[in-house]
Amino acid sequence: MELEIKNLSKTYSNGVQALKDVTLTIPQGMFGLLGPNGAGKSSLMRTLATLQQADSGSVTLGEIDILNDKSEVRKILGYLPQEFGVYPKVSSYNMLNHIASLKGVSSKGERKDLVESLLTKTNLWHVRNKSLGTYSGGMKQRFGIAQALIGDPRLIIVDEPTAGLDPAERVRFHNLLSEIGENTIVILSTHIVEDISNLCNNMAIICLGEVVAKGNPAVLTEAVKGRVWKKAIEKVELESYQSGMQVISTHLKAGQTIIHVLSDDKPDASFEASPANLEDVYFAEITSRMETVSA
Ligand SMILES: Nc1ncnc2c1ncn2[C@@H]1O[C@H](COP(=O)(O)OP(=O)(O)OP(=O)(O)O)[C@@H](O)[C@H]1O
Repeated sequence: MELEIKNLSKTYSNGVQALKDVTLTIPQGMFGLLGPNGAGKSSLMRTLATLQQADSGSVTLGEIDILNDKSEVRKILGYLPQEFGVYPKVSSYNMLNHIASLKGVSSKGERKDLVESLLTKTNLWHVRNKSLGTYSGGMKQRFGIAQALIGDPRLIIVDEPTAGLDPAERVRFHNLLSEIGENTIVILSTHIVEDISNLCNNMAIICLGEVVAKGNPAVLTEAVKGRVWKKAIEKVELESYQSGMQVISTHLKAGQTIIHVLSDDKPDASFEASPANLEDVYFAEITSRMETVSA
């Protein structure tokens, strides 16, 4: 079953057009939604999660009309928002038990089995009786996933889940998401390119409310292969390079400024070929668009 988003648009009352004619087909598995701050990722996520209205367009998941059958959507949806508040004094066991009860798991025995399996799956069993307020960032995110999984959802939305997690927690969280993505649609919204290349078979890049690229990360990367060139420059030279060629990104490496340039041919002998990666695709798509806005 696929999630079909067609011509979705949204303008807030302050005039900001957060979504412009967004059309995407999202199959089962992990789908990455990548974009800079303010791109419209959360606006899209909140719309899919029935938390806000779109102005126009349609979204369907099989028979379900996501924009209009709100109660149906909530039965099949698991949502981990960007800001996930927890009740600090309640234990994860009691909280999951409570949420399961609210979501309609009325049998006590069934609830016990469900809560125990979720705590095991998210690796929180050993801290099940500790209050949520004492959890680390990673534990809180895993608890967020545990609550999102209640009700056996077919669509799971996670909004920037790894911000603030240390590397070990991030890996653990990724493994958990991949496992879930084996038989569900999981939409992962992030501005961390590496998260997408590590996890997702399908993705879209969104910028200023528009989908600017979509497809398989490896295929998208293939399209810039052989066209990325790099060079170490002095920081003061950056502006002149930017005015003369398409500088897609600037990195500081061991005190040096390294630029990546997109060009069909080697810009000059001082540049060397750089192996293309998803970050190059991302910057190639967003840099010129963002410059137009900030100019
Ligand atoms: N409730 C709102 N009212 C007015 N403008 C809003 C509202 N929510 C978001 N925006 C604006 O809409 C645009 C898209 O915001 P959104 O939060 O969807 O982006 P995002 O890609 O999730 O960004 P971030 O990564 O920073 O969370 C931004 O310009 C933002 O300022």
